[in-house]
Amino acid sequence: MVNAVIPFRPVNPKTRLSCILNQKEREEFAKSMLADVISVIKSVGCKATLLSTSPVSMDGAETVVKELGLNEALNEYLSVLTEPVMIIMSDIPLLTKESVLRVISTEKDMAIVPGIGGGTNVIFVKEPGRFTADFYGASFVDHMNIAKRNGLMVEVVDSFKLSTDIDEKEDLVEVLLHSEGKSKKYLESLEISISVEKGRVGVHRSTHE
Ligand SMILES: Nc1nc2c(ncn2[C@@H]2O[C@H](COP(=O)(O)OP(=O)(O)OP(=O)(O)O)[C@@H](O)[C@H]2O)c(=O)[nH]1
Ligand SMILES: C[C@H](OP(=O)(O)O)C(=O)O
Repeated sequence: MVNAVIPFRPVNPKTRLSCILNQKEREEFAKSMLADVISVIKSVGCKATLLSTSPVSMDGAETVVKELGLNEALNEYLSVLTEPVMIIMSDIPLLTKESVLRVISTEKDMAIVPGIGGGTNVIFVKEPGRFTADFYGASFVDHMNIAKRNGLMVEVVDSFKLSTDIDEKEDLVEVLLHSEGKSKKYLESLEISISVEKGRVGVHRSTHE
């Protein structure tokens, strides 16, 4: 069984969404996206492990608490693993069963899904001891270089659903248009909806303090 590790920072997350959500709402929204991710991970038969900066309880997942930054927490966690692992971000609520199955069925040593804008959204590695995480900045390039240096053959998975991470206000459009999960329902409960201005699709909130 593939262990899916989901790094998570539950307190004051998604600060780039502060222009449209207050802290409590960002915390709720981050948990809604996480719930959507866990639900798909479970549906493909993976084990879900939250690697969280503080205690958090989510249905269907075990929590490991490490008060460390993203890379520090992941690399400490990976260093003792011997079974295949999938690192998957908590902010990709468009994910589908089919897209995750494509990642974990790679015939290469590992699979990487880039995030829009230079980051990395999913990494699957059959031998975790041969890989280290280096998130932030242009992490897609960094992860490809780490794989090359360690002699690992990589499949780069081309998936709109997995490459769409929700970081900024404009990204909420994708949740409203392409998701049917809890994160979409949460945005709708805040009266956030699609708006079209001068031909561009954006989001509009009718109630914001
Ligand atoms: N374990 C751990 N996970 C983190 C940490 N910071 C972010 N994450 C998780 O890493 C993934 C990518 O995070 P980002 O897109 O940078 O999200 P964020 O830090 O909540 O967002 P911003 O505040 O807008 O930068 C998400 O799954 C986060 O929950 C951290 O310090 N430790
Ligand atoms: C963690 C970071 O996420 P972003 O800030 O690009 O969403 C990355 O993918 O390297």
